[in-house]
Amino acid sequence: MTLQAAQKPTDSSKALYGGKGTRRITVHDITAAKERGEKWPMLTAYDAMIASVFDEAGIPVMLVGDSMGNTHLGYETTVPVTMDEMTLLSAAVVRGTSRALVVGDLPFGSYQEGPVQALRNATRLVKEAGVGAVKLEGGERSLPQTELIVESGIPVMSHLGLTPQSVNTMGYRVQGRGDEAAHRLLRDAKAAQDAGAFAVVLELVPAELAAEVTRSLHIPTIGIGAGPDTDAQVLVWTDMAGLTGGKVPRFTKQYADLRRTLGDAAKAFADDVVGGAFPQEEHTFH
Ligand SMILES: Nc1nc(=O)c2c([nH]1)NC[C@@H]1CN(c3ccc(C(=O)N[C@@H](CCC(=O)O)C(=O)O)cc3)CN21
Ligand SMILES: CC(C)C(=O)C(=O)O
Ligand SMILES: [Mg+2]
Repeated sequence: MTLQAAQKPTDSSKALYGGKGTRRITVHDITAAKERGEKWPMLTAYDAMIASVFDEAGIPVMLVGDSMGNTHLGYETTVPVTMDEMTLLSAAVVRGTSRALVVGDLPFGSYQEGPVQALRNATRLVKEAGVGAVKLEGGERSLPQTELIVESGIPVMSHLGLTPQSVNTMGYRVQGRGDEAAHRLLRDAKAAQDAGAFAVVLELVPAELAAEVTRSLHIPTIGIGAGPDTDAQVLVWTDMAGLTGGKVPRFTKQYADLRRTLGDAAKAFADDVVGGAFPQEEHTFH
């Protein structure tokens, strides 16, 4: 941060979270937040109803993650997710929001062939779903893709560290441990920034390394299992709300117990039906 920026009084009305703005947030607003030293939250969303809840709560950036593959579509991993699935759910999230910047994940197989394929699929998410930006996994290996998409006018969010689309080669392990791996990650982050990415997700990396990457970049870092010193934090919404079935990653904090709440509601309804307590007169037409 420049001395001048540091001395400027903070204008809290501009804040990404808790600010007064009602127009849709842009990638320029995201960049400005880093200059103000402001931390911000991001959540995944996969449909219009939930997206509208988070939009009303003031969540400034929503990611239509390919994590929909395991959270909503019943796949074991994100690997099978298709462009058709991403486009359908991204369009729903855009329709459910009026303020949040909506970022669409490019799914596995939609950009690995090269920059032309990547641009075609990024363009599809912009034109058919209306997303404001796309995200793709990989640093140096995805540079030609990032450059062409950004040059064509679509903002790109990069995703480094644990990249779940590579689960079949890397597994779900902490990334960037040890000097060589740490240097490689720092190099990837700088390469993504140089290629024009507006932000970088750091997934499952040591906090010390995430802090160093955050200090080294002028674009914001968004951590998930990357410690407290990234510019932003992201969680899969069903994890943080206690709705995901089975095991959730240790980096998740659970802010609600929706799985229990919804299960209890379903049982209460079922008991009323079986016992004849529902419907009553007020639910009935004559
Ligand atoms: N529901 C959900 N939440 C997520 O955070 C998430 C998804 N799905 N799908 C896509 C990826 C996959 N992610 C994962 C998956 C597994 C671990 C995991 O098992 N982590 C171990 C730590 C491993 C280690 O210590 O090296 C853990 O115990 O949390 C982490 C992130 C994150 N993403
Ligand atoms: C975990 C986040 C960063 C993601 O890529 C997803 O939800 O798909
Ligand atoms: Mg993803």
